[in-house]
Amino acid sequence: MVLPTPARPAESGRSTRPEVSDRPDSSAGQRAGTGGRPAATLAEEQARLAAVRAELARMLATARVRVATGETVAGDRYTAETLGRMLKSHAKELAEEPDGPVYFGRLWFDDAPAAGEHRGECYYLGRRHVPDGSGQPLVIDWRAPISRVFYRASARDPLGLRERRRYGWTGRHPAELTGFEDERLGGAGPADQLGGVGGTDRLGGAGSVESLGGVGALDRLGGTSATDRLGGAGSVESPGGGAERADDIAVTAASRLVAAEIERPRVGPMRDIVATIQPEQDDLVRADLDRSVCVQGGPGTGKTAVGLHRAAYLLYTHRQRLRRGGVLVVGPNAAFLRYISAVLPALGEVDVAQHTLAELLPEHPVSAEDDTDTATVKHDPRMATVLRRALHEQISRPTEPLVVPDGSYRWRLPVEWLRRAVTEVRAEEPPYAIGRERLRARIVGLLQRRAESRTETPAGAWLRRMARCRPVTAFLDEVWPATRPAELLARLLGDPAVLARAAAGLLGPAEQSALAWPRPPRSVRTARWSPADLVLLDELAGLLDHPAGYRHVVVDEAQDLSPMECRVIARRSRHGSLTVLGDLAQGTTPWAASDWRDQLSHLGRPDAAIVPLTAGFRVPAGVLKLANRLLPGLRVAVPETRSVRTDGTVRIRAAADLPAATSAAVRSALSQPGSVAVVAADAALPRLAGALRSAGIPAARADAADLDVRVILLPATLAKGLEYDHVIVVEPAEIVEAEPRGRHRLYVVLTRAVSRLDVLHHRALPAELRDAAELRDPAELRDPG
Ligand SMILES: Nc1ncnc2c1ncn2[C@@H]1O[C@H](COP(=O)(O)OP(=O)(O)OP(=O)(O)O)[C@@H](O)[C@H]1O
Repeated sequence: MVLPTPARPAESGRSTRPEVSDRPDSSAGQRAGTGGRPAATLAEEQARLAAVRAELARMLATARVRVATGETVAGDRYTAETLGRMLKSHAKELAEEPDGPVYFGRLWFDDAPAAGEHRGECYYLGRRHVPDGSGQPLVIDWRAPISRVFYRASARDPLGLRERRRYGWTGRHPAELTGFEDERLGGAGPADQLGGVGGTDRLGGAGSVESLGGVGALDRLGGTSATDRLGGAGSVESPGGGAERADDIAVTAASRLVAAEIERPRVGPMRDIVATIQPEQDDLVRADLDRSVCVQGGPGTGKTAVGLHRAAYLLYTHRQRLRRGGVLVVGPNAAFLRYISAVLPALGEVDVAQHTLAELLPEHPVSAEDDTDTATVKHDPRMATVLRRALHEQISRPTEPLVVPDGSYRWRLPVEWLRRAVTEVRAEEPPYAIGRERLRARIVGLLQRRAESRTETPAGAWLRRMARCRPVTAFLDEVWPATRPAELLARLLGDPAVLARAAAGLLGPAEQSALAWPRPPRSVRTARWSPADLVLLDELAGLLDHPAGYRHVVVDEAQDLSPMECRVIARRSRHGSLTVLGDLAQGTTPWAASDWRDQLSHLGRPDAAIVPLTAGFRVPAGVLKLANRLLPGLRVAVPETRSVRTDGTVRIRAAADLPAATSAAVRSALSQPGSVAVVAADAALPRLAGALRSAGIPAARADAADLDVRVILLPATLAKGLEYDHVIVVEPAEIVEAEPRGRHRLYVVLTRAVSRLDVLHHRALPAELRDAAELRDPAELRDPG
């Protein structure tokens, strides 16, 4: 096939033009099909796909040659390694590419002035830019400015678009293009936009669309149109441009492919959502690099997805500015990080640091545990002042002159000069370790003044000698002693008098005694540190010197961070911006936030915009309805999540023998596609694991699991952020009782289900769920809304 002639390089989106010149932007275009007509039929599309794949294969061959030569031609070892790594990862990306769904959508602009410089143009959008042999783009990166139109255009505001096309692919390898779906946005009148010549007919005609993600997903839509299914409550934006309700969930419900993608079964790690990003999500993803935002979103509203896509977007758009500093993603635990770890590489971004907060802290073995009272004091923001005072108590007022022998001279600095030097350095408020060096420099400056009055101007070697001479160092050790975080914290926790001075007027006697070590260690080397101590050590390290920071930090489950943990993040984003993701209703730590403004202050971004997301993409309406019963008792002011899905089932079942009932429920769950999780209070899990083992059902723990195992045994405390097609919650009362914020935990646990939720109980259900009698087995309800 002859590829359509690329269009003249049009230009737009100048204000957001990517900094990297070899990246595509809106200038990357393609004339609307051969002879000015874009591919219309499936056969034409498939022929074009074959040509794009051939181009990809050619790029891969070139990249392979470069990998072979690049490592040997580079000048020094560092350059060779960097270049080699880059080329290898590029070659690897490309190697995966020809087989994959190389694009997900197409923009066809109107041949009218409203389309501006894109008049009549046609662009294919994918995960990565694909140029042809002459450098003209065949596929444009989803992050390029022009791609925004794909996510934003609507019948009410077509943004110059004539038609938006979405492609359906099989989930197999190689992915086959099975069909497409069109939405007429401009040009034609509203009557054309639904059905008619629009996508519905073509889909029907071709009869070949499966889904964006997996085979058969569209089957679930049956004869009902996607609009009906997603917009059951009449609240979904209609492609015909019908009047919207004020509180519309702006889901692009016109698309069966979008619906299928949202409702597809979940197996394996989290996937990207580039084909189906919703407008309100897109706003967040493309927010300016310098803008910090806080996203308050209920379960499954796409907060994590938005955060990861924002990281990928920022890296693409500001690659130069992010070269130093980079992007950090902070998640709640290792299982969560493993779950999300594939998303950014799939988007071509391999250089994003992904860590738990604990991984950012100083490396000390954790060998002690605090009781809740002690941990609560240690996580309190007043500790920042206590630690600062304890540190600054080290600095003392000079009491005698400093005398420095220098050959036949003895330089004498009067005590007033020394005091002034200390006062001036303190007034500059530098980090402690830097302050010590600044004081040293001032002392040397004073010595130089003395020397210059008697001899000629001293040389550099003399200045260096003075800076390191014994009397100057002894003076510093006396007045501004060098210290280490562990030494200082050990002194604070081990000596009630030191603690009393640092905590005076801040912590009461009970709080001080909660902090103090009952049996102080003999030396700092034998001190046993708790997880909260490491947060304090990080605070002290940050008072001594600024840690290396990131240009942008994405913090997930941020509602769970203590004020002192927020400061860990604040220190690492001092010169950057934040994407703060969380849900106050899912706060389960003793210090969980109840107000975003306070949390943002601790994070160092008090003025960040707080943006709600309320459309739920994970949890079916029936499951959310059950979980939302818990919301009023959680005592946080957050909007209810409203599901964009109406599939799914909820069953509540009483059982005398819970382990046996669990095995039976798992067996039945395995008859359906997708992942299965058994979630219970942590202490109850071993018994359930034993039951599954006896029943011969293979299952793995979430924290040890390889993500391909179908049945996961999930302690309730590890459920956060994860999702499974079928969730079996065992004994909710026990989950509630297991911890002070057990109701919040239950809310988290119930909202992990993508399609089906079983609640098994022997004891009475928590009051809020008790009258959910309509859901009780055998009345298994579909769409219990
Ligand atoms: N626009 C979208 N299109 C398709 N799927 C989406 C979209 N937005 C989110 N999802 C999917 O919905 C699920 C939930 O998303 P995500 O985990 O990001 O939500 P969350 O708000 O972080 O949830 P939680 O607070 O429960 O952890 C994921 O499988 C995600 O891929």
